[in-house]
Amino acid sequence: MTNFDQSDRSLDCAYRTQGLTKIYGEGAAAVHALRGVDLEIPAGEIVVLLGPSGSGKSTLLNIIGGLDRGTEGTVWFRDQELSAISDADLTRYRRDNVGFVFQFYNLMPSLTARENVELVTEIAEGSMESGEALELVGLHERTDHFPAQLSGGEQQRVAIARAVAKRPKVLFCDEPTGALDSTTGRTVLKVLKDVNETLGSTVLIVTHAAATAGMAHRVIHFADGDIREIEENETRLDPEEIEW
Ligand SMILES: Nc1ncnc2c1ncn2[C@@H]1O[C@H](COP(=O)(O)OP(=O)(O)OP(=O)(O)O)[C@@H](O)[C@H]1O
Repeated sequence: MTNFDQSDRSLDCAYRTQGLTKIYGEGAAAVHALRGVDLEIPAGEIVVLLGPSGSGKSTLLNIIGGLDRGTEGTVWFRDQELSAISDADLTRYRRDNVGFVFQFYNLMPSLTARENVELVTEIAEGSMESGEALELVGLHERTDHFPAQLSGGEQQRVAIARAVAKRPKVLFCDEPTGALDSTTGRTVLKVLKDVNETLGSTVLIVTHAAATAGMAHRVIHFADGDIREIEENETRLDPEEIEW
């Protein structure tokens, strides 16, 4: 597999939001989860989103990932205005462009690693073979194991293989190392870095593990429903060097 040319990575914008707000509930019970977020995420980057619990990180991820909609404001994915398209088109956007990785893997317990990945490869056009996806995450020797026969880190790598098998333009990861010890977590972060470099996917990671920021091209600090600061890392840490 040829590596994606990293010099291309900031040529275009993966996401742009303007005045993005999200209000859950109404009246006295209303929760302002996002308060007018203006954001640009260049394509091909690893972006880490940090911030206190309840600051709106998952809400933002869910909206730009097409799982939910904002209350006001605009959201663009490349030249497509996600905030203006129909539910059917939003589903199509998600299916064609986006992979998700969550804290608790969400694997089917009765299916092997390979079968879990095939859930995607059999329906998504242009996807890789399940074996290739499992090789990308270093699990080609454990393809016939069931989730219960795999460690937490291995299960997360199967979940990543499933998410990347369709070569998504964007990979969203919500607390991908949240259930893992630091050694296993580093292996998973290394896989995310490989996916970014090999497929050129933009990788967005929401995490409480602040040290993860060291491997990002860009770090977005979130607080109280809005961006507080954006840092660009001049030098990036290798996942093996990350301690938490
Ligand atoms: N479906 C919902 N209904 C009502 N309020 C919600 C809903 N989802 C989130 N919220 C509220 O919106 C705010 C932002 O939540 P969000 O999950 O985006 O924060 P977060 O930064 O991802 O937090 P954490 O780090 O704990 O996951 C919180 O006050 C939360 O309670």
